[in-house]
Amino acid sequence: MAGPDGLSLESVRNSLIRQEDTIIFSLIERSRYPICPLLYDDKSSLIADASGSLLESIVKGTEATQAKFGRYQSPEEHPFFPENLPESLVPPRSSPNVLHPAAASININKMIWDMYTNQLLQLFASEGDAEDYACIGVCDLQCLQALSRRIHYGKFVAEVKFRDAPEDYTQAIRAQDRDALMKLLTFENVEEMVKKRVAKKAKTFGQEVTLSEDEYNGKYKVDPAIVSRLYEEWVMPLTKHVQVEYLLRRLD
Ligand SMILES: O=C(O)C(=O)C[C@]1(C(=O)O)C=C[C@@H](O)C=C1
Repeated sequence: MAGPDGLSLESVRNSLIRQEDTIIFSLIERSRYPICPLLYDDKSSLIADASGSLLESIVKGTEATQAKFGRYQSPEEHPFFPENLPESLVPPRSSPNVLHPAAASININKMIWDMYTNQLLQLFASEGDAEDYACIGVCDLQCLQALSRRIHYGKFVAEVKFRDAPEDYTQAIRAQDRDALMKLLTFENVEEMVKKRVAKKAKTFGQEVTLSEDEYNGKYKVDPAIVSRLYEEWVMPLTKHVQVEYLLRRLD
């Protein structure tokens, strides 16, 4: 049932479903380019005097601009480089925060960055180099932000689950029992549906649209099996990790 703030299991699941579209489209965009290893190389000399990789510079610069315009005032958004971000120039949000204040201390973007740059990219981008560094870096930024938003949305999912069954969760939280929390919040049937749905969306969004009536039998822009695997091995486990971290602090 929805609380007075409109939060319900149905509403948070609908948001996760909508976010699948953003993730899949951003993967499709990134898959147009080769991996381009120089972008991720900490020691590349692509920009003089910069510390870290070119992607790091692109993300830091973009986050600084977005922070000024209030992006990180939203509890759904998490910066990859929270250190030294400028203050927001826009007034604070008036909407009440539905999450427990401890939510603000949870940011697993380092894990997401490592997973994306060291494992995911290699699965859906081809080997090779290109000089469109800015375009490719912006595609990476979009993938990273979409994945981060989805994974950290676990905080909202966990809040709803806690409100729906406070006694069950309170016991496990008081015992700080991660395994019990993981068991309580896991729905294997939902996970199966998610995997099937994202593969179907990758097929639908990733085909070449023509005016022919024939059934599509060409290549998809990103492999649907890889999108499904991305969800099974990384997106859902990390969303559950965020849920556990949030619940462990829910009674602080
Ligand atoms: O839908 C839920 O109940 C969630 O917690 C989200 C989610 C997911 O990441 O998609 C994670 C854990 C559940 O086992 C099922 C799905």
